[in-house]
Amino acid sequence: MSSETAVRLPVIDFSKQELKPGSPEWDLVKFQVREALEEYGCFEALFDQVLKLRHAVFGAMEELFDLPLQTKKLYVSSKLFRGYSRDASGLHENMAIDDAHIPENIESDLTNILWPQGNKSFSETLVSFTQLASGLEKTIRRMILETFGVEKYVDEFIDSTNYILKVMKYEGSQSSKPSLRAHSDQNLVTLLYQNEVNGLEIQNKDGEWINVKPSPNTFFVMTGESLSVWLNGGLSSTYHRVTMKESKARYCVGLFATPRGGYQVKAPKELVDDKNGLLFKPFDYEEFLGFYSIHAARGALESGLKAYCSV
Ligand SMILES: O=C(O)CCC(=O)C(=O)O
Ligand SMILES: [Fe+2]
Repeated sequence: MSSETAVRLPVIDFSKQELKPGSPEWDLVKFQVREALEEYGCFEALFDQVLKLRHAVFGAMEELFDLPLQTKKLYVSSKLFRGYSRDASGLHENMAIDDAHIPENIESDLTNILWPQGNKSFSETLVSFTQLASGLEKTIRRMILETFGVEKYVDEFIDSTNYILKVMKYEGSQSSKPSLRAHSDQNLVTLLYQNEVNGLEIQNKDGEWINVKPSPNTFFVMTGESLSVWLNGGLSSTYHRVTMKESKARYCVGLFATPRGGYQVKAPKELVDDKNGLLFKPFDYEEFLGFYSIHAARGALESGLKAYCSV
């Protein structure tokens, strides 16, 4: 179905100071998270702390994408799906930074390449944003694991995370063709933070496309295929796409929590029993990306993680 539905996704409040593991507030929020993920595979996380960075984040992104194309192309990476890329139309471009939670990486891998004379405020903005967003991601992941009764794995799981920061620009356009084709994310958890221009759409269980309209103080949060595999089939990921409807450019910054290369993603034994056998073979995310890049380039996006590692 292609109809558009005006539904407000669940909005869950993470702004409260007293949100500490074990508190009554925490337990309330974690069940809201679980419920939203069961129903939609995503939700909006209210996080007022991000407001103080909003102006600087989108200022930095405009500064970056306004650089000449030949400068942006200097940002290359030996790793798949990192570095600078631009679609065939030139209307969508993005830059993905590996291990962005390590502050020196932003400075040395990105800023110093694009601005050899340095750009301190650019680095500081991206570092602060990544710290804030990765802290929120850890809270959300801890809550999810608690609702599955496997919280004892939280530290090991989080220590094996690579945080990829991706900054994206979509030129304004009123074409009905999606600017980013429908897909589900293959990583663990994705947090998106955008400017005032909407365009993200998610597909609900009935196949209807729902417009996502985040507020300036909310992150859009969704779970990906790797988390579903780790949970032995728990929490399906959400199919989503971007369709531009306005003439203004859309800027969006995403933090993609991804399993670190070398870490074997495997469901904990507590989630596997005689009734619920192991559904997926253990896999290494970076090895999977090699497979995915070939299939995704051919347009076979359904050949995702579950096709790769199903038992
Ligand atoms: O721009 C957006 O809101 C979505 C981006 C996205 O889905 C992705 O990069 O995987
Ligand atoms: Fe996505």
